[in-house]
Amino acid sequence: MRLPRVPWSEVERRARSVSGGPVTRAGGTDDLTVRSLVTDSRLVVPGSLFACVRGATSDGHRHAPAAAARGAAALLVDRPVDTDLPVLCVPSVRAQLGPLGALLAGDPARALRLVGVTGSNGKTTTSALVRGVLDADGDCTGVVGTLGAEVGSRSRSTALTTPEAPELHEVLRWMADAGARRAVVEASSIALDMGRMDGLAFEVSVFTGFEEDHLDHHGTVEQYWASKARLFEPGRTAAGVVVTDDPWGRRLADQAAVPVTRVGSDRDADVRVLGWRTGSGGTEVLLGDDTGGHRVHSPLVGRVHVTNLAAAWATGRVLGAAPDRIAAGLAAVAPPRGRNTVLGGSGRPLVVVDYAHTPRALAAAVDTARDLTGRSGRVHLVLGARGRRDRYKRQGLGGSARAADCVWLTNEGSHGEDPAAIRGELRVGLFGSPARVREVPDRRAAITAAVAAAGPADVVLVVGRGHETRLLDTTDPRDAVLLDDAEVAATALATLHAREEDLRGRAS
Ligand SMILES: CC(=O)N[C@H]1[C@@H](OP(=O)(O)OP(=O)(O)OC[C@H]2O[C@@H](n3ccc(=O)[nH]c3=O)[C@H](O)[C@@H]2O)O[C@H](CO)[C@@H](O)[C@@H]1O[C@H](C)C(=O)N[C@@H](C)C(=O)N[C@H](CCC(=O)O)C(=O)O
Ligand SMILES: Nc1ncnc2c1ncn2[C@@H]1O[C@H](COP(=O)(O)OP(=O)(O)OP(=O)(O)O)[C@@H](O)[C@H]1O
Repeated sequence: MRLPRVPWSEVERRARSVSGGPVTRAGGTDDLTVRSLVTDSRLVVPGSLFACVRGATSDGHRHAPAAAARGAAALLVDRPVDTDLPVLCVPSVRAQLGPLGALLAGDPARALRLVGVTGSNGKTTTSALVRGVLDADGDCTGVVGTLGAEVGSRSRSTALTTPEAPELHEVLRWMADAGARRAVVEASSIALDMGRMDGLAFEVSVFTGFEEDHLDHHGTVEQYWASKARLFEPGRTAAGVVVTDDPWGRRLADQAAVPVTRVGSDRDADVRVLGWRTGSGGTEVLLGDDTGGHRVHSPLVGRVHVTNLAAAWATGRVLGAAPDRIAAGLAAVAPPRGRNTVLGGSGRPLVVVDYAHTPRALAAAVDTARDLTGRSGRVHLVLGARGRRDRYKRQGLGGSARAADCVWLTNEGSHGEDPAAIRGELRVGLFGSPARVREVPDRRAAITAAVAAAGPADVVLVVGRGHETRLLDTTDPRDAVLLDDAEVAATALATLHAREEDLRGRAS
């Protein structure tokens, strides 16, 4: 993807147009051009404009020499630096990342109709569903979120669920160049809080539901909720689709200053869930809206997807898609990687690999696993918790685990914390529970042991980071081991099958 070369004078003009204070330019002739906005000196390429961002652990200004050594053409700063490079000094570098990121990516958002998706759980799934609906309605649609970015059959990795603004605009440029006319953007609360999406205008924004999360960053539940509510401010979005099955959603729908389509089981919902059922073959939802009743099928497994499907339906309707196109789109969306991935069966235990990492999501996942046993088998839960994050959730996760029959406590990447202490905090929530608790620190061994211990009617539920369990048991990122839980589970099932075949062979 070739990014445009932008004249230095144009960069200065855009910076002045959005700056709330003085902008000073030093150096740089009128024929100077720059061709990408980069916030990490280690990613600078010749011709880049390096943005010196002050962060919580480092200050980009200190990395200006490294950026210059890698061929940066100019610097964007908000305090003086000693350099021979052309410099643009603004009141806040972070505030310029969106406007200048857009400029240096050729303002791709001007060519795309945007949908934003936020919520404590369900962002990735609902984003995939909305994309499926819009693709089925004939509009090539890109999606960017925790799983990276996709458009058509192409994909690319991204650094964060919602990338920093320069990367986000480059991803939107990549989508537009690939023929996309729409894009679905997962909007994390942290990204909204840090302004990564400032300057983007969304046709519709979706709120999937709320449960306290990321309090390490936001401090309080109110602050966390307020960051998500920012996505629904006029000027940032034209319309909202809000799941109102929880009080935080109802509060958002009540206070939003843009038109809101309410979704859920409430009698006053605009898109109302009239009934549903879910099982290993997928989920069926009966919805009622102003066009009547609609039966929607999806391969997604689990009751949590009922409102995700209803929200995606509502989003399609707000954007003018016909009911039959929406239903076809929803039926075609496979579970995103690591979310309710179902393996096994046919005489072997079912294994469900899921990304549940909050107490409410885990409770729902265990409930779904119980349903999948046909209420006759046992639920084995493989559970860990990531180190250095959201310690307050661990007791709650242990509490949700009480509904399982056997809990296999394991590591999910301690990031320098004591793994045994993490498992101990999970165990607190399990105190007094009838569930049998086993500790198997090695994650691969824990998944394998749970599959080996499971009977043919049992379900093994493996939760955590789904497709990307990063086992970082030191503070050095180079020591991280990336584990795909589904791959480990598939190997364990194959071993089980081979052993059964061997036993059958000996018995005959
Ligand atoms: C809390 C948070 O979001 N932190 C982000 C923030 O880090 P920071 O402010 O500490 O930055 P820093 O490390 O001090 O570095 C300051 C600047 O110096 C630059 N730098 C640093 C080192 C160097 O050698 N050269 C260099 O230029 C950095 O690129 C940065 O621009 O800026 C960094 C650079 O852009 C991000 O990588 C970092 O995300 C960290 C890795 C992170 O884990 N973020 C998570 C919490 C996050 O954003 N998660 C959300 C939600 C996910 C969910 O819903 O589950 C997401 O959207 O992914
Ligand atoms: N609407 C929902 N309500 C509660 N739990 C949900 C919902 N949708 C999905 N889940 C559960 O939460 C897990 C994570 O869902 P998903 O990855 O779609 O959203 P997310 O956590 O918001 O995305 P991410 O954090 O990756 O950006 C799923 O694997 C499922 O167990």
